[in-house]
Amino acid sequence: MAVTEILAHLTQNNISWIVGLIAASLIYVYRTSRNTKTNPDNLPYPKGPKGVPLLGNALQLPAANQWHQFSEWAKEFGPITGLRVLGKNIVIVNSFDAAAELLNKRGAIYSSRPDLPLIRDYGGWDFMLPIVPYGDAFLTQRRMLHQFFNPSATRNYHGILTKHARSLAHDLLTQTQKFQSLNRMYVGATVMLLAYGYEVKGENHEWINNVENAVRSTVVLGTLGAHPIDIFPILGKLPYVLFGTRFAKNMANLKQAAYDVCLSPYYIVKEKALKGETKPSILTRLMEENTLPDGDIKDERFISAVTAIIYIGGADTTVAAIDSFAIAMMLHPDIRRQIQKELDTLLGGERLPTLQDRDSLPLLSATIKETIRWKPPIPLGVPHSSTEDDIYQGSFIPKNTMVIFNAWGMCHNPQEYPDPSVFNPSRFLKEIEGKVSLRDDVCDPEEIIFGFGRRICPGQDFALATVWITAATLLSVYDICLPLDETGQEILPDLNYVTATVSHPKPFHCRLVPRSQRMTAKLGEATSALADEHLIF
Ligand code: HEM
Repeated sequence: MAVTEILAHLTQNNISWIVGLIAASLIYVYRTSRNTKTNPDNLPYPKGPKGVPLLGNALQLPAANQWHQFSEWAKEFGPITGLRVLGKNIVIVNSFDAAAELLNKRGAIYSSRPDLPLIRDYGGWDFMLPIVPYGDAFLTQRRMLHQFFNPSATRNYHGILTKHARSLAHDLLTQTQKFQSLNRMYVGATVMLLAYGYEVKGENHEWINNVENAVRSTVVLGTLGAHPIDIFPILGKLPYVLFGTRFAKNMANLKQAAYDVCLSPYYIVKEKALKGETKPSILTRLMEENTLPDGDIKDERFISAVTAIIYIGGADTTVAAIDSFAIAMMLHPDIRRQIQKELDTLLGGERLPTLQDRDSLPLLSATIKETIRWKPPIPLGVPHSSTEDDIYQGSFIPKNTMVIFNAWGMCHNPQEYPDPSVFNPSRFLKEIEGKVSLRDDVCDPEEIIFGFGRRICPGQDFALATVWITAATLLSVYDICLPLDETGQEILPDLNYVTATVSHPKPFHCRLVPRSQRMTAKLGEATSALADEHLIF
């Protein structure tokens, strides 16, 4: 999106800046001519910062952490901000009410995705639901995901989630330095087991590595939508080396990664399933349901896509939320102790928590809400695209506008969340006659950070259950403390997260201090007792 990236693409290989600027002008004219002219009342475009000719607001967009700038503009321009970048219309939605009105209520026209021909058509990633435009492929994949991740289906996975949370806590007894990598491994292991019936036993699993490589192969291409091929799709027919040898290599990697992550595991599991050598999984269930009388499988491409996206969409985000929870606990020992008191009162030091305890532990639930509000894993969500012209509060939003919701901005709105940068779970709690419970008059960040409307995250119940049981289990067993340096001083984590689409803490360590021998002994018993029969598809 940043024009500097577009120009960088254009100017690599010694093409001069002048040529770059001519190309930018052409892009502008092309895009402007594509914008619809169906604004009979000549209503204004949503207010926004004044840009410059041709480039529009491109030079005003920071390269990183754009949500801060968007939130500043929101103070001046209100709930929605209109931008133009090389003639492309972009509307930033800053308030929850505007998002609820446009993306939820008017979901029929705000549920597509911006065109990304580079990755989708030329890179072989047409299967990836978060970039699939509204239409049959979208609806079929959403239906498939809903079948396995609706709230009632998600309860079938509580057993395995609990088991993996306990295994994580158990492994940390001896590998306390590996909090982040073990967290990533167990989140990955859960989704691989559900999606493919595949057991991930170590931190270096080939399939998980393939997904990590795949995600990296999209990231090295720069901001999605910024490449000249995204702007003039016809350019994708040219030899890629014209854009530089590195780019040609990146495109080859991108295609290979798409295969490794989507079709390769599908074919492996299919072959094993035909020989009766697999565990039941979402993939085997979808294959059974779609087997035709002649033995062929209908919608194979969609089935392979859906199973691939469970890891791609679900792992990184959930890992980031759990990491942020651990950081919050290290920084706020007072809050950690209060949650442990709540846990101990319920569990009596006699048993480990389960997901059935959720309603009985309001402070823990409030702390998880506060964690995802404080550090939303996808600060700018995933952009939507409008498929019809629309009017909002007197402003005209043309068809094909990219609509970005500023989840971070909504979660840091001081009207809704006073002192938004302060980590304060009690903002979600009330106490009546000594009984503490969750407030229902404060906007629930769960309604923001998973997106909106027909594109809302299909895995949200599953993600929240994963974060909750991991947090509850870890705090039952450990004090999560700041690590100490050689002189005994506490080492603070860096709170400037690294953000591609997902926002992650930088590498950090925590000091896990077991709370009682009794509870750690329970971990050992529990990990062997809870078996995989809990998985029902
Ligand atoms: C804390 C964890 C998670 C967060 C914060 C998160 C957040 C999001 C957000 C913001 C979107 C875009 C919504 C929109 O466009 O309005 C999204 C989409 C998506 N998420 Fe999640 N997600 C999480 C976990 C998961 C899990 C566990 C799965 C696995 C099933 C998943 C699968 C997806 C898919 C497939 C999409 C694309 C939906 C579409 O384009 O129609 N996510 N997620």
